[in-house]
Amino acid sequence: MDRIRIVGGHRLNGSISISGAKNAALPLMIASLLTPETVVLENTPRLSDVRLLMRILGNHGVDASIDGKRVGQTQETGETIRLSAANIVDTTAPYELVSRMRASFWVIAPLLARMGEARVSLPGGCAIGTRPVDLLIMALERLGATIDIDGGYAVARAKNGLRGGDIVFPKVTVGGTHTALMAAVMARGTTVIDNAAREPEVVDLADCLGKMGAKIEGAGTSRIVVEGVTSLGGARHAVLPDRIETGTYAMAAAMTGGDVTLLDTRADLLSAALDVLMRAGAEVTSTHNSIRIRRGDGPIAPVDVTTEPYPGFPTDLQAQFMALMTRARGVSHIRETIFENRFMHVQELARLGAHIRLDGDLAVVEGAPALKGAPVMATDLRASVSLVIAGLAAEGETTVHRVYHLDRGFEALEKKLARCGAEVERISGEG
Ligand SMILES: CC(=O)N[C@H]1[C@@H](OP(=O)(O)OP(=O)(O)OC[C@H]2O[C@@H](n3ccc(=O)[nH]c3=O)[C@H](O)[C@@H]2O)O[C@H](CO)[C@@H](O)[C@@H]1O
Ligand SMILES: C=C(OP(=O)(O)O)C(=O)O
Repeated sequence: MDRIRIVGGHRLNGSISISGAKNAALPLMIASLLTPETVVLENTPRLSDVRLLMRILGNHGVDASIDGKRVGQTQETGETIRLSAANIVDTTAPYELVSRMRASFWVIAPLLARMGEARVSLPGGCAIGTRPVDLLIMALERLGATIDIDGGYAVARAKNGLRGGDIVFPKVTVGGTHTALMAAVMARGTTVIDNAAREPEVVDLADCLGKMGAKIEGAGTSRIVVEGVTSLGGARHAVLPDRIETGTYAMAAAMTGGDVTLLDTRADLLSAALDVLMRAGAEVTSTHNSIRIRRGDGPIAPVDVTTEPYPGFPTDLQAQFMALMTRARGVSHIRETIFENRFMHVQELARLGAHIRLDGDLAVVEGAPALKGAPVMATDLRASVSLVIAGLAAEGETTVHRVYHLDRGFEALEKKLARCGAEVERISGEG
């Protein structure tokens, strides 16, 4: 198992290219099941989740290949993938695959829409919480599917096809909105999705579905209206920039008192997080496709945040922000409202000398003037990168074990950081 070794204390200076968003690429790839024609996705991040999803889709009969062509004006990251679901050979998504990546549960919607049936393993919980799918199932039932739970699988049928319906989500769910959209685009009649997730990744999916011939209005608002069409065609689409990767490097820059320009990204994708960073003492300026983050020798100010659905402060940046707050001059309060167990990084940050007290969904962080390097264990994707951020500012050496969590969601992390002056390397093999 690889690990990452960091020698802290170097300011980050330079520029970093932001990759395409994992959380947009995955639903976009799954949407390729809706058409027998080819869907071409540019700017897809090179991540283990993307590779795994290619295998999962391959299991259904999707011909998935990588062009090898590099995209973007400035970056050497990202790749173009081609997905062709001309023949769907299997409508079962087995436990072994779905349990390794929960987004793969979403295949249930396009399989139902196109084949009238799907048998998909329930994803179960994960390190950050229970991750239920009851609302996804409710949405499919509203569109006429019958769903039985049998042997740990959701067995879904819509023999006469899906029909439009009204879906009202009692809470904002990104996965639920992706699922509802993919089911509704080929349902007979009109579907109205109320209290829809407004995340940019939902908009990206709707944009790509639109290019495939779907009729969708209101993506990016709380009410999405879909007019079903009989079939969809192929499309070419560039995956939107990763707002979580953007925010992560922005926090790393602020943490080290550095000056970093983030390229191929957009400030409007993460206004809430950038606002919080400014309140913490960072200077943030942006152009239409770049963001510059600077913090000199001034102190990091404590800022209270609560995670919320978009456009609020994202749960996927909570751990990284907590790392930053461990060096703040004062006490900050971080409330996690999306996942009940997304504080796995707290114990590991404590190993670096952080003072954090947990009280239910609230973390009280008492900033310390210095952190000290130590070996730490990655527990999930965003928790892992919070340890990297802390390690960049800690005195001495920090080794982050179980780096495979990071590889799920951060393309070329150590290279991007090293180019900005960080002393960071990946060590392959056991340790
Ligand atoms: C709203 C939100 O911030 N969603 C995040 C969530 O998306 P993801 O799609 O994984 O999760 P959801 O948005 O569906 O979950 C939002 C909330 O709804 C609950 N829920 C969800 C589905 C369901 O059937 N029943 C149910 O009760 C969840 O437990 C959670 O409390 O995790 C992703 C990975 O970290 C993030 O990128 C998303 O930003
Ligand atoms: C937790 C994440 O991913 P997943 O929903 O695939 O677990 C994430 O993107 O932060």
